[in-house]
Amino acid sequence: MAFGARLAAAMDQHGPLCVGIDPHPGLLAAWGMEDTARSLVDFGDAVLEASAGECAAVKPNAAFFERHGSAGVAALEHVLGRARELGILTVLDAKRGDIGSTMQGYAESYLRPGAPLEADSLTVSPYLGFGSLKPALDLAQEHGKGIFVLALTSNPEGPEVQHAIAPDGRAVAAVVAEEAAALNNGASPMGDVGLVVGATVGDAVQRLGIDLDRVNGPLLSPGVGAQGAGPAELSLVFGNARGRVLVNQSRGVLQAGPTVEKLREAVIEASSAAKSILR
Ligand SMILES: O=C(O)c1cc(=O)[nH]c(=O)n1[C@@H]1O[C@H](COP(=O)(O)O)[C@@H](O)[C@H]1O
Repeated sequence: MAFGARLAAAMDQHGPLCVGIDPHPGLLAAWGMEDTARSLVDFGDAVLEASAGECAAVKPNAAFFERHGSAGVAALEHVLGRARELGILTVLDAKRGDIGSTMQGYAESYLRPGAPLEADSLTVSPYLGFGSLKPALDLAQEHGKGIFVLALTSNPEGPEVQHAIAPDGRAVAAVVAEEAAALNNGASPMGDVGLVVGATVGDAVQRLGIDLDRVNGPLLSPGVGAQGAGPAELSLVFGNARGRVLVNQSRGVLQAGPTVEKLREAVIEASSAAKSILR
């Protein structure tokens, strides 16, 4: 089944929350864990157990695993595999982007069924040109996987690139959104090409003339919780596209650990808050 359909079904069943699996060194310390690759496995297992059945997806961030070299990458492999066993969709947050032929390598690494680091979807960066993403977009479509393209990121530095005006007068983020819309055109219930739009971007969507509803794909929104955004910000950013928003929370939930019980309470709270805003 196509990724857009699988994600829509998961969102219908479990709500719009995506739980980030971001084992920051500070969180490991707060959880009473050593900063080792072994801890990443335990951390990931705890988050998955706490999240099962209460979120549409989980988003492991590769950065916090790669810190530990090959053992950390093995821990990431474990987390992705365990999520698959539990039937939880994965967004691998690796923000990859390169020239097309190298992009093919990244696509094979994360989207090819049977690859050690296989995920259901991948975050990618379009700043080598949207067309450079084609190998990943093609492989994703072939195998029912999804792609989340950075459009308006949650960090304060994003606008210097994303709000810049392209030669044809459109903002860079608007170009990215329109490319995604073209690929998702006609898909039902939604397409496989998502955008990343931070909940912290204020009125940028309107100001840049972006029609998120027309994108017809999932909208991954980080920025809620630790980065300061809440219900009012989500409503402002997404308006009538809110039904396709997958709202990510990492630290906001993870700080409730280390017990699975407390984590689960935090997941349920974040999930019901997200449901009440986005439904
Ligand atoms: O692609 C992402 O997930 C992402 C894009 C973005 O614009 N901003 C952003 O914070 N993220 C990621 O979302 C997560 C946010 O974490 P918290 O701020 O702890 O909820 C981190 O894994 C970030 O790398």
